[in-house]
Amino acid sequence: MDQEEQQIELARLAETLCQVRQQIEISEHTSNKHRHSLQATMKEYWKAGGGSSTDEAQLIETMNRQRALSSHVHQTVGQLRKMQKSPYFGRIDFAEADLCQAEPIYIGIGSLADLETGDFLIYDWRAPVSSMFYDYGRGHASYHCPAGTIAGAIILKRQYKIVDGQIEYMFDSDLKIDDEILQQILGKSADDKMHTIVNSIQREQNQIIRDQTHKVIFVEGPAGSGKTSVALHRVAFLLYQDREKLTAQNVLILSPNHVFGDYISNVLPEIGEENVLQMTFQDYVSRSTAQIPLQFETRTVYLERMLAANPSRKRAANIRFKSSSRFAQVLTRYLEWLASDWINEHPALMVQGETIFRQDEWRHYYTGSFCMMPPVLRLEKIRTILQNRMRDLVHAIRQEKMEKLAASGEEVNEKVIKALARIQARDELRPITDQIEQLTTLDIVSEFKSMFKDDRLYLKTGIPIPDEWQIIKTQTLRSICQGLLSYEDIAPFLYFQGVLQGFPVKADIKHVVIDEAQDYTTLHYKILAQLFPHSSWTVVGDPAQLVQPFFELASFAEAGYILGGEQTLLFRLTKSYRSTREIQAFCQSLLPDAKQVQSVNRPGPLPTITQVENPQEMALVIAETVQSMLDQGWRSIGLIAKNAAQAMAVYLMLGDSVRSTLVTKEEDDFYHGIVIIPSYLAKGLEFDAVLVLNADLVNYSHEQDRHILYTICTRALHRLYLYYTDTLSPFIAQISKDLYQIAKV
Ligand SMILES: Nc1ncnc2c1ncn2[C@@H]1O[C@H](COP(=O)(O)OP(=O)(O)OP(=O)(O)O)[C@@H](O)[C@H]1O
Repeated sequence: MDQEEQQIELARLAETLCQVRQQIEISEHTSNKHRHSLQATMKEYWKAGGGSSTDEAQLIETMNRQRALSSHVHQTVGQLRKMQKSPYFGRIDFAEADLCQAEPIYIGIGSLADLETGDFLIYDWRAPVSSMFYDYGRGHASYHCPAGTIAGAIILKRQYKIVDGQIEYMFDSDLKIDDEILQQILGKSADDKMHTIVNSIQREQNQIIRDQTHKVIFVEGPAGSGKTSVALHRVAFLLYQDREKLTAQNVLILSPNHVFGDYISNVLPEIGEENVLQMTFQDYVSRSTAQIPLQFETRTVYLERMLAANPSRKRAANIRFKSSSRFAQVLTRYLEWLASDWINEHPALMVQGETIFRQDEWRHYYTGSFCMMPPVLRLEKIRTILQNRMRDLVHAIRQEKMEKLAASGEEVNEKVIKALARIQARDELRPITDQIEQLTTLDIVSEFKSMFKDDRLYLKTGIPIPDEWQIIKTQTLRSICQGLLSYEDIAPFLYFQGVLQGFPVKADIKHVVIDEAQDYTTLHYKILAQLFPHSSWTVVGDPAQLVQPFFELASFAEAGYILGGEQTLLFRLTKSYRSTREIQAFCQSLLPDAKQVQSVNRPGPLPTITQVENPQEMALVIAETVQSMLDQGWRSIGLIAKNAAQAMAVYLMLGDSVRSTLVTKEEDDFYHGIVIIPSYLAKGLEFDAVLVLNADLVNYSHEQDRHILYTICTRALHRLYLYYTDTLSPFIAQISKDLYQIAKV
């Protein structure tokens, strides 16, 4: 770029910043005005206390409007302040096919129009025209907008790094945002929170972010391929596209735990959007089971049990079965039976030799008139009908009792006679009232339990009994009889409860993001589809990162179908961005059937494996490595153990030699610096350096451990160290020795 061109760019930046400053002033002035009006209305509201309810309602309505306006302007000011530091990061000069003049299009985190002319000085990265920045180099290009497809040519493509209003660098590039830039972005030390990738979104990622034609987008990609980043940027895109209909309150992120939720909480605010709602599946479990007289095993307790050495094989069989789509199928069939033919077992109801409810009436109401309601509500309706039919009968019996009591002459007080007649009639009718109560009550816990008694689940569905059924039913019944519902039974129970009682539908949620999709089973997806029936979905995951032992994950194609039927797009990302070339090659080799993954080709040292004599020596070596990492300028260091018990042991062993934070609870925040953390809480996160604790035969030898080891190692951006005593994990021992180096103690 020549001197003259550089001067033009500097002048353009100065002009843009001047506009930004002016607009900040105007917006602040407006913001003050809104604040004062709001304060005035509030004063009026308090003064008018006791006035008519119409006035009060009017004032509340005014305050709400003023509050909304004020918060909108506040958000605008926040966005402009960000733009004051870095107004744009890209430019394309685009000439439409039938126009000879190319128009420069500057691209930033938000749009900015000239106050006088109304011309766009900056285009929001989500604007249709901006998509060309991510999709094309110089040459032919096109973009879609409401008017159709606009084609033409990109004459110039320029990228900038502007920090605190100063250009740090700018250069022209022929290609898409290429590896050199990525290497620079990714070579830096990780921050305490995840960041936006808005200035280097890749073409394959851009396609996912901007898709508007599918109800469900399912993204599968290797570790570090940007799945979480893409999902969050897609949310920002959808919020921009559909501002009228979609707000942050209509979008929900289902994250694996609060540690992860905290880690990603910066991305949307960084690009000027409000944070959307966040929930974990555990939150839903807690809310739905408050009234259920059972204790629900938490995910952490399950993980700690099954990640320990020698987990119970019987329990493993139970987990495999309950998480399978085979079980989802038989459970669904059983629920269909409960909602239909189950009622055929209900008898006719007789009182004093007279039929008050014929047997066919059960079916008539249950599967006919009330069939649109969940079974529990249908039975409540039938109970009301029965109570109405009983009313005349109860009245007649009371009358008869009163007459008898009066005739006997034992009692003369009319009030007492009435009360006695009521009691006698109630006692006489108790068998039938009890029967009605029992026949019109569906107790969720005992119905759930009874599926596992006497092979009922299979007898009623006609599906062949599986091999391990004896173990499975004994495991289930024993646990429920002890008042505990095992973790693997929670999703089946919630689905069972939801179908029978009705799901607490969240109609205002219009888009749901599911991260770590490999954690969910078929039944989880069936529950989610019921909870959010008006939602579109972005679901991202990596089957290779399955860290829940013995769980059978739902196939993404099946899950997509449950959520969106035919309107589902399954997308595969193929490039990984997080780790250095060497770490990525090492991690890929841990998976025998790994798909080919491209990398950014960022070089770094080979992963280092160290054998130590005992845990004490491991603590000493770790302390030295951590210090050396800090000396080299790496700021985030993850010491990752298989489970929380091991993380705690290392934490205690390290004592004061390393100033670290132990993170072992799902509700914890994400801490920056040196973190000791179990595998299942580390997934989704990333660290400059990862130290894998106890990478030995005891911890990592079963097939399921392979995925845990892979997940842990893929958390590393720049440095990877593995420690073991006795025998190295066979998953590492089997890979090429060229992929790592061995350190001597
Ligand atoms: N286009 C991009 N430009 C720059 N950095 C990127 C890009 N895409 C992804 N990254 C970076 O790569 C890292 C991994 O991204 P992210 O966590 O979104 O991947 P993921 O696929 O969800 O990973 P995992 O499945 O391993 O948790 C992050 O540091 C992210 O900022």
